[in-house]
Amino acid sequence: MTIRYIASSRLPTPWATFTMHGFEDEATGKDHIALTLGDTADGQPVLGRVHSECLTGDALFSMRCDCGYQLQEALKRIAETGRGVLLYLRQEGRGIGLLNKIRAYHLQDQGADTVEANEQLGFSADLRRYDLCLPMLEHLGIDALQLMTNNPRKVEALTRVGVEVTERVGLTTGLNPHNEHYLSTKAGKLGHMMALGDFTAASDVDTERKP
Ligand SMILES: Nc1nc2c(ncn2[C@@H]2O[C@H](COP(=O)(O)OP(=O)(O)OP(=O)(O)O)[C@@H](O)[C@H]2O)c(=O)[nH]1
Ligand SMILES: [Zn+2]
Repeated sequence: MTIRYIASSRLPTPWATFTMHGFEDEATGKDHIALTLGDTADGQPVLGRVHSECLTGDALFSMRCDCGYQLQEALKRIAETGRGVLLYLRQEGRGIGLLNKIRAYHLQDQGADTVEANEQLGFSADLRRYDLCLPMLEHLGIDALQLMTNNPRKVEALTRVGVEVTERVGLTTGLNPHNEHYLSTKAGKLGHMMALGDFTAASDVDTERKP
């Protein structure tokens, strides 16, 4: 696997002006992004989020999952801290791709849960890879992460590929009637460390855009 750094630019957002770094995975031709804020190469652990693409949640305001809410909350917390990194990895649908995720959603509309739907389509529950994170972080001079996630398997997978995670920071936000069952399944079947009682409601998420 070869990850090639391509270019960087400013990325103003409602919460802060980040620096956006573009990378290409030469094996798959996929492009991946890192957003950084502040001095992330000073040797101290960096508040970070490793976010997997969810077009429906991140860009289309879907309430079926918690991805969009988590993305927004992570950027907000990095902005409040004044320093941090977000890796945006193009592995849609836990690695099965957008069109298969739509197939999985169709099965969920008929009663399957998120894990059963993947299995009915012939996929395992989670096909994501995290090996590209290490070269991306190395390029940015980041040695260790305080990782915002509820998924202990993500912490294990990152550790396995050589990324040091000094702390796991919970990211429980965006609970709403459409994702309650999905979030319960993630806690029950996928081992996510969260209880619905920990969540802030989607209606509490600040979507106000600041200039
Ligand atoms: N196959 C499939 N993928 C989904 C579904 N809902 C969300 N996703 C994808 O799941 C990925 C996000 O993974 P999650 O399981 O929500 O969370 P996580 O990244 O493991 O853990 P956190 O760090 O706590 O968010 C994104 O790539 C989404 O596109 C679904 O029902 N089926
Ligand atoms: Zn999602």
